[in-house]
Amino acid sequence: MTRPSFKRILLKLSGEVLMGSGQFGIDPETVDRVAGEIAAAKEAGFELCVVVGGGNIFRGLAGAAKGFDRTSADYMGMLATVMNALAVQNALEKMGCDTRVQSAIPMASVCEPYIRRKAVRHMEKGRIVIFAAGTGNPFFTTDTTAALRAAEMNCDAIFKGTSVDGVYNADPKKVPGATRYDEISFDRVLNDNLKVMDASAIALCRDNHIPIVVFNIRETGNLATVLAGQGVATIVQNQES
Ligand SMILES: Nc1ncnc2c1ncn2[C@@H]1O[C@H](COP(=O)(O)OP(=O)(O)OP(=O)(O)O)[C@@H](O)[C@H]1O
Ligand SMILES: O=c1ccn([C@@H]2O[C@H](COP(=O)(O)O)[C@@H](O)[C@H]2O)c(=O)[nH]1
Repeated sequence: MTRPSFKRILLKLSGEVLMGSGQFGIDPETVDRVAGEIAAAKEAGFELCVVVGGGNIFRGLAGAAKGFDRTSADYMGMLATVMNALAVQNALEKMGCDTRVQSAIPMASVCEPYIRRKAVRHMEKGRIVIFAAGTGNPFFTTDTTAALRAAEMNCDAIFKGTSVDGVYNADPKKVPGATRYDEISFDRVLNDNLKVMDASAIALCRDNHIPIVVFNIRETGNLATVLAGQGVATIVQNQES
């Protein structure tokens, strides 16, 4: 199946992917490889902004399950995304890309605060804007952040680069016979309670007509392939054809 091609893209970069083959933290080689693919996409003419997850370092729900207060755990998760954002920025700048990190939790000595109009201006000037600290609010995720920022930045689509190659009828890491969709509607993802992204992110994208392409970013070269509308991925959109 060929998918449409899009021009202004929000890339949701899984935190978990940044740990490479490790079990925790940031693997510099993986960050460099992913940054190289982002730089190449920029060079190819795509307008890009990035939301980085934090699952390689800390997830609020996991922290709460171990006894942390949920809101504190979520703030810890958001701070984890700032570390990832700085790592990606560093790798991109080594490659000569002009970037800005904007954090939803202001930390003036580290990066810019999130200011939508400034972010738009950065993109107009050809900079890659990396959004850190999620929405700045506990009880959300970076998937919802991606949906929110994509709407705010007028993006044509979200590309969710993760560790699975699309949306399945059940979690493929838990159900070996699960089958992958080439395309699926937002409503079906919600009705079937498919967990590849959280429901608030799906609903926000549905209501703002922002398609989501879910693809495996662990596979080298895959970002260019899926941006070209090719390769293995699932597109989530309003209508199933
Ligand atoms: N129906 C489904 N189809 C595909 N993946 C699913 C499904 N249900 C659950 N998943 C799981 O969703 C995960 C991807 O989303 P998740 O939010 O956990 O991570 P992420 O956003 O990629 O990264 P992180 O939270 O580390 O930043 C996959 O690893 C997969 O196991
Ligand atoms: O708006 C947000 C975004 C994220 N969080 C917390 O950060 C972690 C890491 O994000 P992932 O999306 O899981 O990669 C998340 O588990 C939340 O605890 C948040 O509170 N608000």
